[in-house]
Amino acid sequence: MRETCVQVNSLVKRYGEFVAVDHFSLNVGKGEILGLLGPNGSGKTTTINCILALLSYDRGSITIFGENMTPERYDIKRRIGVVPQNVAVMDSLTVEENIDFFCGLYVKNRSSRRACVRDALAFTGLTDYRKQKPKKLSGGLLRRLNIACGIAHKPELIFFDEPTVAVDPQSRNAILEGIRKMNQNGSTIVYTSHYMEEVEELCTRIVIMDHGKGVAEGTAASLKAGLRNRETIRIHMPVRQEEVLRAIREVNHVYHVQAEDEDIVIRCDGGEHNLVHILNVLEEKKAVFGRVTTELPTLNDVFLEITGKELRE
Ligand SMILES: Nc1ncnc2c1ncn2[C@@H]1O[C@H](COP(=O)(O)OP(=O)(O)OP(=O)(O)O)[C@@H](O)[C@H]1O
Repeated sequence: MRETCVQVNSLVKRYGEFVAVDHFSLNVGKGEILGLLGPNGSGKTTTINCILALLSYDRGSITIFGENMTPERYDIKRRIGVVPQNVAVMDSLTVEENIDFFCGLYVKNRSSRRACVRDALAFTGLTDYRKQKPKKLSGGLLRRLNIACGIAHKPELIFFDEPTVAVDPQSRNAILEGIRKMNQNGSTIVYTSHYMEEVEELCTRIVIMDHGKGVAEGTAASLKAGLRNRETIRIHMPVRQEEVLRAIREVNHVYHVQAEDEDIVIRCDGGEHNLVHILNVLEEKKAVFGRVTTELPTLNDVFLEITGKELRE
């Protein structure tokens, strides 16, 4: 069995009457990229902040590297990197000075720190920008600076809280690739996001949260294997014909047909030639339709089957 890095047992965090985290448990093994996936407001950031002892909590217990985490445990903190959701850098310092400042909280030796800063600049592709002030950076570069500040001290365990929100695709890919490399270099990663594609692409294991609770856990493949949904077919059909929908509902393996804007969405629970059978129905009924797409189950389907609502925004 893997060595445990983070253990959260039945965590409860209330804001007044409101329960933001509701008996949530989590186990992060050494070497994992653990994805914490959930819609906005599901309690991901609150959970991370409780783990990091940035927030007090009402019930439950949390250990990191087998030890109780408290605000004063600098010995644990120096082994952890945090890349917060909101960019937290100092405008008056250059890129390089910012990284040096945050790294200096944990690495006191000057020459070791210089090497750490140099590595973090190279790692995040910011070497050419090292003399610039944050205000001059694009959104994507600023996010990369946020990451460089969080990881320069070469932590064993790194928390990324939605690091790709509002970044351009190029920076997003660079960020995901960087996280993969950090993991290959030995860091354990906890990655929170509401982007299911990202989590699926990056994470070795996924925990899904909703309303402060853990609702599912597993690899992307194991989560999807338990689904009734095997295929989703989407057909652009601005003029809806009830007779056509009725006929589609009769097709073998079709278990759910629903209108979404100008599309109809058809869910199938098996079968190999669902699209062919459905297109035959459309032809038979002389239906007017446009673009047709078919997709295999996604984490959105997992979320939908468990909670009855879409994870997708
Ligand atoms: N300081 C606070 N006071 C009151 N309610 C709060 C506070 N911070 C968070 N909440 C509420 O707790 C719930 C969980 O918030 P949290 O930020 O942990 O969710 P999240 O899953 O990280 O969402 P997001 O993806 O938007 O960051 C939300 O309903 C939020 O409004």
